[in-house]
Parts: sequence; structure tokens; C-alpha cells
Amino acid sequence: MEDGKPVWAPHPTDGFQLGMIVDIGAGALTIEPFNRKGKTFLASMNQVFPAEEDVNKHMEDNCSLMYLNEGTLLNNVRVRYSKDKIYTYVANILIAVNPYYDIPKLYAPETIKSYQGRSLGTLPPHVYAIADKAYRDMRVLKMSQSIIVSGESGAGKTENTKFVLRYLTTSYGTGQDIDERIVQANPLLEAFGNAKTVRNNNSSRFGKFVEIHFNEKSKVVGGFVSHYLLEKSRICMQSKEERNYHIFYRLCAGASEDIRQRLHLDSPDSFRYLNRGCTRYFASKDTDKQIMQNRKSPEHVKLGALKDPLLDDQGDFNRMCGAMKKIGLDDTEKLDLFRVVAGVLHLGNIDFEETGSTSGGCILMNQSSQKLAYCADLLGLDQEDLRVSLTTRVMLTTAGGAKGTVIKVPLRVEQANNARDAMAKAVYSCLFDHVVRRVNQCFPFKTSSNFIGVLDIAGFEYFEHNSFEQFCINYCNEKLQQFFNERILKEEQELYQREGLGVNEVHYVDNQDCIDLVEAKLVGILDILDEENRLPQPSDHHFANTIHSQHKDHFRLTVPRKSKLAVHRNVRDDEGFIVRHFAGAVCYETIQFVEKNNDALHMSLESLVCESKDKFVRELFENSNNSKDSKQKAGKLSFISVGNKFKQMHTEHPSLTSCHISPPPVFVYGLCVP
Ligand SMILES: Nc1ncnc2c1ncn2[C@@H]1O[C@H](COP(=O)(O)OP(=O)(O)OP(=O)(O)O)[C@@H](O)[C@H]1O
Repeated sequence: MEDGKPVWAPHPTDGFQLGMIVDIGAGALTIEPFNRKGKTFLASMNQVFPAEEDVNKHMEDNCSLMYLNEGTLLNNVRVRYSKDKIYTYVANILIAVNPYYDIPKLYAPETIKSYQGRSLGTLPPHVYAIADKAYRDMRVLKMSQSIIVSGESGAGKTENTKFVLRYLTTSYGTGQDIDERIVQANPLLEAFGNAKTVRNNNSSRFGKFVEIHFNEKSKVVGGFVSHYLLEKSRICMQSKEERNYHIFYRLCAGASEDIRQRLHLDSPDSFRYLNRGCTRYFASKDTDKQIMQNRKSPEHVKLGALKDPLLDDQGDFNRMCGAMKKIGLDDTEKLDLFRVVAGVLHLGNIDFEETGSTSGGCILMNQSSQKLAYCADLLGLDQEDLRVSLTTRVMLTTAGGAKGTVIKVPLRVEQANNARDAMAKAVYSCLFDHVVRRVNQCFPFKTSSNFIGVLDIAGFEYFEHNSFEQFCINYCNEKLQQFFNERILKEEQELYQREGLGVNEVHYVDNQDCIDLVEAKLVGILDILDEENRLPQPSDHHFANTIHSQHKDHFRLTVPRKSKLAVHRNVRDDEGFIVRHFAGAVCYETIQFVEKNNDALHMSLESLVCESKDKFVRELFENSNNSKDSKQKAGKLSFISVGNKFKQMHTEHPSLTSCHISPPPVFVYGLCVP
């Protein structure tokens, strides 16, 4: 870098600003910004980067820039974005910036056609080009391929995943309705697995790996969706501006009067599992008028509908019903799904109070009898059995003369509340498993030669207040980043070295230390949390203290009062911790960590649901993963670790860590414009 040449220097809010070096000191440079002549400032050498001669010129591939650094890369993407060119390459990697509006013709059928069979780089960067490359590589190499879509929440991962699926099924389908079914499955999955968050009105709260399978002629023969870890805490509780899963509101807004009465539905504010979050529907001006007044919450009436060009609860309900029909769900099965959703809502409205007797324990409040009856009826349970199972817990004695004797232990109000919520979470997550299973049955295939897989997991999240959900999601993203580092940075550089190319070594931050901090045996945060759960009196405070004492001088971990943000500095050491992730530091507040880490449903409730009179409900439990958990815990401490399920996911599903493919996967990196 020389005096007088344009450079990118740090800017407190914009990231970088364009300026000129006016003096080179020992370790620091004096920079004069172009737009503020005379106002010089100092910047350290390693934060200043050479800029291109013409900063308004843009390149389709960042690798074609004269200087490739953080400043030029960001500027190139920014200039392109301002011209509605949201896609940019970095060689085989596609960067996508969320435009938050429909760019005309960007995904039109003629655009799909134009990308078919064209090599990367011959047409403007596009997610279609990435899909086509994966397809051509699959044909040439006769090997399955994967596309990894990564980025923070709201960056556009799911939208781009859908574009890939549509591209492949439209371009290389057989013209049978199987192609259409694969695309139709999305509204159903989204209704049950997506929710409004503060970052994204349609946030996927589960990870998925969608495989499109091809026959020996490389034509689409079917698909398969694997899903990972639905966010269960949302079923019972959401923060003020967030919502539960879309299906709850869509059912309340869109169900026919007949279904509404059969399921005893009401407006969202009348259900505990909805009314602590946002109770407004998504609707346009017109569709809002079509929703009957008695279906709207006072909050909706006062503030009006939530607005999003892609969401409309009533319309989406009808579209979802259409999609269900298309993929082969008949009216009975449709009603089965809705029945369980409504059953969960009524279950949440059951309240308990102290018995007042010396034995402790609790009973159902008087006004909950009706809710109990609704819930029992909808889930095919015996009312009295449900009442008893919610307020007592069956235990087998394991010692003494009476070993093996069944005793009923009365539950305190707080324990009964937990049991009720655990049951709601178990029922809903089994229902979600069923929806995914059912979707998979809709595009069956006998044999396939290869597949193209698209991985879309919940993106990196950081809010003012971050809890256990953000911790788990960010841990997954940390693993994905590591995979990216390994496959792209490390292996590519090793290849250059082997081939004797004189390419300068690219330095990158290895995040193994951060991953170890979370998952190391015994001392990792997840194991410390599990240990806390096993204590007779687990406490979030004790958990936070243990983490700090265990990792006092860890580079990646620190106490909240060291945060750059004032709001976190008020969090006490025993109330939280900060992790320095690859994408930035996040302050986690540990309140409810212990509770949220426990996925256990006590045995009496589980047996009750497993023996439901209703075949649909019974089968939900028989076929779901929960049955595995119940074997694991039979006769043991009633604790199933959510955190460790996240950890296992990476070992049980190698697709998430090694992608079971030998050519490097194609990455799509999403960016959000704040
Ligand atoms: N290419 C695009 N064109 C138009 N709008 C888009 C595009 N990509 C994303 N959006 C808009 O941004 C919203 C968020 O995108 P999306 O749901 O794909 O994010 P995500 O990265 O999957 O987030 P999460 O991790 O929370 O699920 C979409 O609902 C849509 O409104």
C-alpha cells in the first residue's frame, strides 16, 4: 500500500470507508476519508486494505477483483446488491444477499431454462447455476452431490433451498407429478416447523437435508427429507414479539366453522401456548377483512394484521389444505393432524392449584375441567386417567423389601406444569415427525442411482437476550463453519501445495477450540449442563458458576460484564456467559437452561398417550424417536438431554459433518441486509 492510493479503512457503522493513506507511522496508518477531507484518523496496519481503482465497478466473481480482501469483497457485493444483482461468486461458492422483495424475472421459468447445461460463470451468478453444476457433476462423476446453504437467520437459506429444488425438479423431472409433489411438500413442512421470530417472519425452527433422487438416466425419481431437532421450547413459550408454529394460527384463522366447533377453537389469545407471544395473524388488507372478528385477538384488533408479502395465515391455511390433497392426504388424515394440534392447545390451558393437604401435591383448577375434557377427547385419552397422570407420577421402588412396588407420587403445581408442558412438546414433536414421514411417503422411489442433497439448518442467531435455543443453533453453525474451513480452506490449500502452485497461504481462524468448549467430554458446556440436570436440586446459577470456574482463562469464554453491549453488562456472572463464536460474541442468559435441556416426559404420561384409544395418536408415539428415548430412561432418572441430542446429531447423521461425498460440496452463503 502506498501514500495517495485508495484504501478501505475501518468505519464504526459501515464496516469500511474509502480513504487515502496520508501518513505511515510505526504500526499505524493515518487515513483521510474521501468524503470528509481534512478529518484524518488512525487505523492499525492490519485493518486497512487496498481498494480497487474504480470502486463503482463490480465483478461477478470476487476472485476476479484485483485485490481480494474484506473491504473489496464487501464493496463488490454491496455495489451489485444496489443494482439488484444479489448473487456473487467466490469461485465455486455463491454469496446470496437477501433482497426482501421479488426481483422481476429472477426466478422465472425462462430463467430456469437459460441455466440448463451451462457451466458456472457463463451466465450471471445464480443459485440455478449452482444447482446445475451439482447436477452436471453428479452425471459426470456418477456420484451424489451436496449443496450446503449456510448463513444467519433470515439470510434466505430456505428460499434458496426451495429455488434449488424447483430448478432440479423442473429441469430434470420426468414431467410426472412427483416433481410437483416435492415442491408441494414445503408448505406443509413450513406450517408445522416454521414460526415468526424477531429476525424472520418465516423462520425454519428445524434443520433439514432434502435429497432429490435421480435414476440411471439422471431423471428425478423421488425425494427424501431428513429433519433435525425441531425447537421444542417454542411449543409452550415464545418471547413477546414471536409466535408459536404457524399451524396454530392458520388453524384458528382459516378452519371452516364446522372444524372450528369440532376442535373447540377460539382466538389465539385464549390459549396459554399462544398468548404470551404475539397473537396477531399475518394478513393483507383484503384477507384481514375476510377473517371473522371472533377469531381475532384484542392485540390483532388493536394493532392490525402482521404484514409480509409471502405470508397470509388464512390464505396459507387453504394453500396448505390444497398441498395436503396434492400429496395424497385425505380429509380424515387432515382432520387427524388438526385434532392433535388443537389437543395440544387445550392441554396448555389446564391449570393446577395446591391441594392444601399435608401430603403436598396439586389438583386441577375447577375451570380446567372443560379443557381437560376437550384435550382428552381430541387425543383419545380417558379424562380421569389424564387428570391423574398430570398430577401424579408413577415410580417403581428400586430398593428395600418392597422392590418393584408401584407407588404414585403426587406432583407439586410447578411439577405438574412441567409435566403438562413436556407432554405438549412430546405430542407436537411426534406430530412433526409424522408430517415429515408422511411427506416422504409422497414421493417414494424404488431405486435411485444418485442424489443431490441440500442442507438447510437454522442460521446463526444473536439477539439482545439469547437463551438455550440460540446456544444449540449456534453450536450447530459452529460445526458447519468448521466443515467449511476444513473442506474449502484447508483441503484446497493442501491441494495447491501438492500441485506445487505458489499460492500464498490463506490464514483462517480454526474454531476447534470453540467446538471443544461446547462439546468436550465432562468439561464441555453441554456435559456440565447435563451434570447439573442430574443433581438433586439443579440450578441455572450453579450451572453458570461451574462454567466460569471450569473455563476461567478460556479465550472463547468470558463473563457478561465484559460485553461491549451495556445491556449484557447488567447480567451477573451466575446468570450468563459470553461465547466468542466465529460469527461474533454472543451473550447467553442461563435462566431456564436446565429446564430447557430436559426433554423427559414422565412415564405415566408417556404410557397414557401410547395407549390412546385413538389409533392416529397411538401410532404417532409408536413410530417416533421418542420411543427410543423412553427405552433409554425406563426405570432411570427422568432426564433426556436436549443438548446432547444436538451433539449426537453430528455423529448419527454424517451428512451434517462429512456430507458423505467426495467432491467438495457447493456452498451457498446467505447474507442479510439489516
Ligand atoms: N431471493 C429472495 N427473493 C425475495 N425474498 C427473499 C429471498 N430470499 C429471502 N427472501 C425473504 O426473506 C425471508 C427470510 O428468508 P428465509 O426464510 O429463506 O431465511 P433463512 O435463512 O432460511 O432463515 P432461518 O434460519 O430463520 O430459517 C423470506 O421469507 C423472504 O421474505
